[in-house]
Amino acid sequence: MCALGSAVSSVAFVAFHPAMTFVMNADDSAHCPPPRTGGNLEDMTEPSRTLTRTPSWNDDSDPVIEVDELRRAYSGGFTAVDGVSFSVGRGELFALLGTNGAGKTSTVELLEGLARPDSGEVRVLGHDPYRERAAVRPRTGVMLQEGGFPSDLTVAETVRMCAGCTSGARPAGEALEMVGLGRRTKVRVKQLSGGERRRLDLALALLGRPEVLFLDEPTTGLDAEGRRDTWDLVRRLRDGGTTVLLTTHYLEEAESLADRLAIMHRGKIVVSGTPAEVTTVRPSHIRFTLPPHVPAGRLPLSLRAAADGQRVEIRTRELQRDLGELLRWAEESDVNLGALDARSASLEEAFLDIATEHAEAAEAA
Ligand SMILES: Nc1ncnc2c1ncn2[C@@H]1O[C@H](COP(=O)(O)OP(=O)(O)OP(=O)(O)O)[C@@H](O)[C@H]1O
Repeated sequence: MCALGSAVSSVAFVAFHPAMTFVMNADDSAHCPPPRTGGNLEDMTEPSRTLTRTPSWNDDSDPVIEVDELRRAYSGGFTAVDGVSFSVGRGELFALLGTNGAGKTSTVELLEGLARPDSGEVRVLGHDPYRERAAVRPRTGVMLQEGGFPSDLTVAETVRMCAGCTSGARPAGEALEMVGLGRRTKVRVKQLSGGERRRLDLALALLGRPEVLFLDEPTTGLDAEGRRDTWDLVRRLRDGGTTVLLTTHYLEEAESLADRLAIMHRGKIVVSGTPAEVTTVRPSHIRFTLPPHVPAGRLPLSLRAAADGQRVEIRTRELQRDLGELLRWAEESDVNLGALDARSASLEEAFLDIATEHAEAAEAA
């Protein structure tokens, strides 16, 4: 049994931090070193043990995550995941998006092996993550939406405890440096800010040098700088070959990081593709302000309806054509367009459109 010091047993820690159910399990006990207590960060930065992994289960072109017609219903009969299918390739970053309650966490928990689907199939690294946990768990890192740590331990003690229960763990100091907590090792967990706790959660997920990383809203509570730092780290991990499944409510985050994404609504995937594929089918925007002496009635006929007083906002699927027409008119009419802005739909706009469309369709049904 793995434990830190005299007070904290692994059972207690599992209760505090559900992610640790992945590494602290009866069949992991053989890998757990004796408990270590006290000490400082230097104590923890011993050379990493060589990671011995079983050879890859397949070649690099096979999906690392495969989900087929997944269904999950909660007691009472509510179906939270309703026929979800997707796959994620090696070294790919896949983002699962959706409104509150869409079913993202319910889906990710099935991939993490925390629950068994009612029907459908999940494969992670070629294995069923629920029934073959021992094969999958050591190769995955999990950052749950809400972690939870024994609050009286320091950051260093918390990481050391997890490292002691993780095969081939990276040095704790390295994991903490990666997430920007290198200077916070002696601080008690209860004294960390919300954003720092998220970073600690991420450090724990990275300890086992995972091939597959599940990140459930990893930057919630982080300030802008912390979010950018986390994005850079996730990009580096992905570029190094780690497969990442991310859920987030920050659409800029998904747009910036995701190779592909899926948007869920009421348990189903309603749109999927690369960020560009999802946004290019949505209308683009042209916005500008007319000078006070130029009435909207002077605009080209096809653009007039978009005017609201001097402020004009055009939604168009023909950005180049309409922008060209507008600029030609402005040139010929000697009109200076104020605050001119022309751009394709952002992922946020696409997401809001899709959410509204599906909510309206559900109400009409
Ligand atoms: N244990 C449970 N028992 C019953 N219903 C549940 C349970 N857990 C989640 N649900 C319901 O399942 C639906 C999907 O929840 P889930 O947490 O998967 O959504 P989500 O997309 O992750 O939402 P959020 O973005 O708010 O985290 C919600 O309606 C939720 O209330």
